[in-house]
Amino acid sequence: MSAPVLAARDLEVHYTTSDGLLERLARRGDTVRAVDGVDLALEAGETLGLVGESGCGKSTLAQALVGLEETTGGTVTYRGRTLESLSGEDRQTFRTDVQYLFQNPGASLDPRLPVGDAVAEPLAVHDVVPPARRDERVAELLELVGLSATDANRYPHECSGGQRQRIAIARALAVEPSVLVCDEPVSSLDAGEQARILNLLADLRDRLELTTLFVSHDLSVVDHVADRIAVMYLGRVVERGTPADLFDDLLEPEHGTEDERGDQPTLHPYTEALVSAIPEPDPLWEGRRIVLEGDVPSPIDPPTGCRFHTRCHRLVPPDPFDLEPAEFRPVMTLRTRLDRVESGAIRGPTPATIREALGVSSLESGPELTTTAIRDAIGLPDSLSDPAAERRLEAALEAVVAGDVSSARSTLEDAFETPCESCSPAFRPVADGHEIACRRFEESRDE
Ligand SMILES: Nc1ncnc2c1ncn2[C@@H]1O[C@H](COP(=O)(O)OP(=O)(O)OP(=O)(O)O)[C@@H](O)[C@H]1O
Repeated sequence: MSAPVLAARDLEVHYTTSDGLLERLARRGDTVRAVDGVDLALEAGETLGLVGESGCGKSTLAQALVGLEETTGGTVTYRGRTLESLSGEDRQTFRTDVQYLFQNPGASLDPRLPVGDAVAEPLAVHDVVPPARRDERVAELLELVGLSATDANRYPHECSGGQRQRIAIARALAVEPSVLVCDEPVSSLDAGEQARILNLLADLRDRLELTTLFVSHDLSVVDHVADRIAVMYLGRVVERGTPADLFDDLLEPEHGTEDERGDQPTLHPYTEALVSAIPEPDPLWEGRRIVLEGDVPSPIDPPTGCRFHTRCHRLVPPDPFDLEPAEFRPVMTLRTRLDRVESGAIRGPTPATIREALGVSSLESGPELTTTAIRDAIGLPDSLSDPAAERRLEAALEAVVAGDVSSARSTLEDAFETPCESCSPAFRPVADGHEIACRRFEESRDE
């Protein structure tokens, strides 16, 4: 089997945020773990979709794969060779063979250059066709992307967003690449333009037999174009599979609701939440939308173990207790919110900051903070089903009411440590070509 066209192995891209030169020299500042240990392969001829929420590291990963972003760990290979080892002619081949289509097409176009000159530029830089044939080739390229030869005389500001993206595509194709990396190519366009550009890209991919990495925050867009999908969360890939692997379990009506199936879908819980959020055209669909707890944590201080554990609705409960995931989730939510009180994300602890962090409104619960008010705000049951767990929880809640957040945190931390926070899940195949990095599907490896 031939090597993947592009591959990342244990890839890291960490940024150091520092305001001034002195800080930079002293290497002070926070480390943003934008990409933090990613393995991914783009095989010849395929379209690989890379999805995840804004800020999860998709663009950084895509740019590192094409050599536009400096890596801080791991390797990137192009047809089996690391990018650093490419030099001379090989480096030149890589630079033309792999083209990058940016999110904002306007930004990559010089406003002073007419469209024809913009498309001719890469032809001249890489000496792709002799000067005498350049105008003819520019006209061909413009027609290839659905523009006309006469558009060569227009300026970028005279073109619509969709037309500018077509010009950017023509520029990328000018050097006859075999790999196209499309980074959110339609996110800045209106719905009609989005569909037209997506169709154009799919058509060009088929006609020119392009290998494509398609980056998008929109799972339904990726579903339409990709042969395989990689789902990214907070700097890591958590699931890889085909669109059918990701969508059929949850969206196909014949599979029934989760209750009817009596089991859980074979998906990473994060993917499950993303899929459940896709507007469903079938009015008979009875699946439930999963609303995740809180926001995406900061890549400066990502959660330990599985990065998704602070928001996961399928957390593995701690061993000593006999708890259902659904009743354990709010216990973890309480822990996460108390952590925020102490970590300074919300300044505190004062009675007001404790209330704010826990979401306890004094209008609804009265001026006195009570354990019942906290249970209501967090969604904790009146009593956990395991009496031993309930005793520990109640002790922590009483400490919060007494204003002793620190003691409440350590009680909760001691009693309710989930394996999801202590172990980083490795990928485990759940079907042919379908892999998930989640504690529920694997033997964990310790961090
Ligand atoms: N040059 C930089 N310096 C510091 N942090 C950065 C830099 N570039 C990106 N980041 C941070 O790295 C993280 C990942 O950013 P990235 O743009 O790769 O995410 P994304 O998934 O592509 O999001 P979006 O779709 O919004 O572009 C974010 O937290 C972002 O703020």
